[in-house]
Formats: sequence, C-alpha cells, structure tokens
Amino acid sequence: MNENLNPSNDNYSPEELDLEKKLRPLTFNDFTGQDQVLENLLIFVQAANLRGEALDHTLFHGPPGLGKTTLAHILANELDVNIKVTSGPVLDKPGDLAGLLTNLDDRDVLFIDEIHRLSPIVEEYLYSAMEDYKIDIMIESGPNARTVQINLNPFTLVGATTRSGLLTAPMRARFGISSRLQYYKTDLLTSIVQRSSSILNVPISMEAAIEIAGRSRGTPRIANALLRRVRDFAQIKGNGKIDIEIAKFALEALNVDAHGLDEMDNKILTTIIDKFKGGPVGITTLATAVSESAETIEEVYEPFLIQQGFIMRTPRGREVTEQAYKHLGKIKGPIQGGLF
Ligand SMILES: Nc1ncnc2c1ncn2[C@@H]1O[C@H](COP(=O)(O)OP(=O)(O)OP(=O)(O)O)[C@@H](O)[C@H]1O
Ligand SMILES: [Mg+2]
Repeated sequence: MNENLNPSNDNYSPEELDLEKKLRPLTFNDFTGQDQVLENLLIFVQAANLRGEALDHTLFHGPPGLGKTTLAHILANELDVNIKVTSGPVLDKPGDLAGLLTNLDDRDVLFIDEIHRLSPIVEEYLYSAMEDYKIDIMIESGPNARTVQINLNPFTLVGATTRSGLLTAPMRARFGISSRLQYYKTDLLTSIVQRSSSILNVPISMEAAIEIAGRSRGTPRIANALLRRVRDFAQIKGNGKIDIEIAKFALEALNVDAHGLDEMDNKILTTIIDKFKGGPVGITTLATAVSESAETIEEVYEPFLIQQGFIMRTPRGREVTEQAYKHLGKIKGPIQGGLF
C-alpha cells in the first residue's frame, strides 16, 4: 500500500509532517472524540489550574495516529505552560535528561514520546524527578567528584507509547493519570475530515467525507492522509471539489481497502485462514508466521481487527470471523486449499 497511509508517521516527508501539524487541534474544544478521556482531563486540568499546581504525570497509550502527541500539546496549551519535547530513543544519557529537567519552569510539560524506549539508566534517573522533583547531579570529576541533589520546579511529565505492554511496572506506577486512546467511529472521523478540509480550503461533500472516513482504519492520521491524496485527484482530475465520485475514483486508484485495513491487517487475516484453517492460533505462532513481533500484533493490529469484527480472541488463540472470509473473498471450511 501507499506508505503515506501507514498509521505511523515514521516515513512522512517534511511537507507531510508540516501539514500534519497544521491539521493538529490545539485545544480541548478542537479535539474530536475520545470523550471519556477528554472529560477526565478537562477536570484534572481545571483543578490543577485552580490550585496553581502542576498537573499529575500523564500517560497516553494506544495505537499510532490516534492523537497522543496532539493531546500532549493540548495539555500544555490548556495549562498555559511551555512544552519541551523529546523521545525515549533520543534521551540516551542521564545528563541530557538533567539538562531538560533543570530548564523546566514551574508547571511546564515535558513530553517524552515512545517512553517505552528509554534506557534503564535514564528511566531510573527519571523516577526521583517524577516523584519528588529532585535529581542528583554529578559535579566535578576525578577525586573531587561528588553528587549534589538539586530541586526541580514542579512539572508534568507526559509520556506517550504505542506499546504500553513494554513499560516497566515502576514507570507505569509513577503516572497519576493514564489514558488509553480508542479507534474512532466513522461519524467522528467524518467530522475530522470535514474540519481538515476546511483548514485545507477544499470543499467536500458529506457523502465524500463519510467515504474517506470509512476507509481510514479508525485513525485520524490516515483520514487526513487520504483526504490530502483525494484532494490531489480532485485538483488534477476534477474541478477541485471533492464529491463522492472523485472520492471513490481516487480511493480506488490508491488501492485503499474498503474497510481501511492495511497490508499487515490483511496479511494477518490471510495467514490465519490459509495457514491455520481460520484458527484458533496462538499469538506467538501467528507472529512468527507473519514476521512481526507478538507485542506489535497485540497492541497495534489486533485491537482494530477485533473492534471491526474480523478476529475473535478465544482462550485457545485468535480466530477469524465469517466477516474476514467475506472481506477476503475466501470460502470457509475444508474446501480451502482443495485437498482436504
Ligand atoms: N481527535 C482528533 N481530532 C482531529 N484530528 C486529530 C485527532 N487526533 C489526531 N488527529 C490528527 O491526526 C494526526 C496524528 O495524531 P498524533 O500525531 O497526535 O497521533 P499519535 O497518537 O501521537 O501517533 P504516534 O503513535 O504515531 O505518535 C494529527 O496531526 C492530528 O491532525
Ligand atoms: Mg505521536
């Protein structure tokens, strides 16, 4: 499939990332969906603002493209503080972390993306910072080397991860607030597509917005990426407006799956059907068969396939549903493969 439609933004071009920023909601009001999460955050933020305290450390977890980074920025906006952004793999020395922490003003947000990828030393260093707003730093070297403890301004650590299963228990325990983001229903994605098209200044019909939303794998990032591609078709092949005909034509040309499933989703379903007679199959066996890690399947792919009714989790493993056979145009039962 088109790599720009990958739910993760790892391989986005600078222009794409720029557009993504432009489409990013800046306040709670701008943000569509995740009602439960937002309702709670709104209360915690209001309370922290009222008391003039730092918001509790907050963890966002869930599949790529659902709004974790967006919410981190929104929190800083709503708290009316600065945000410093870094990520687990980048922070490889405690010294780098100390530099960031000592530069935080009162109530500032430190956003650590991919927090499951912090090195153990950095992670441990973070514990006392999170707990008591204190860190030890080493001064001088050689025989005069000693550590001094310094006080930090109260701050809020916002962590984001697609792989909450890989977070250590002590790390997890230090977050006062932990929110799991869910896939978006089509009606919510439709509003997101409409909002984005008005920011991009491209007219879109209701029907076309629904069509794009329905093929977006429950993911705002994909909805926005599809919208931009469809917009290209509308400008080159049409009159600049996105109606249902041009939307369908473009999505067809882009080879987007009718349910918005991506290559790995389809590979998982096909593998369970062709190699394991529809299941049940254990997660490790399945992971080996599709050459992906069991954790990634469990945290990134499976939740969507289950939510959409393509896979069931049973005590004996994963099983595909009737709907998966239908979607792939396969026939259930012993006829499969012809020989049995
Ligand atoms: N609720 C929403 N309403 C409108 N747009 C949204 C919403 N959530 C996400 N988006 C859009 O989707 C894009 C991706 O969101 P974001 O970068 O916050 O995802 P993420 O969860 O951090 O993904 P990753 O795990 O890959 O880092 C954003 O640019 C934003 O425009
Ligand atoms: Mg992110």
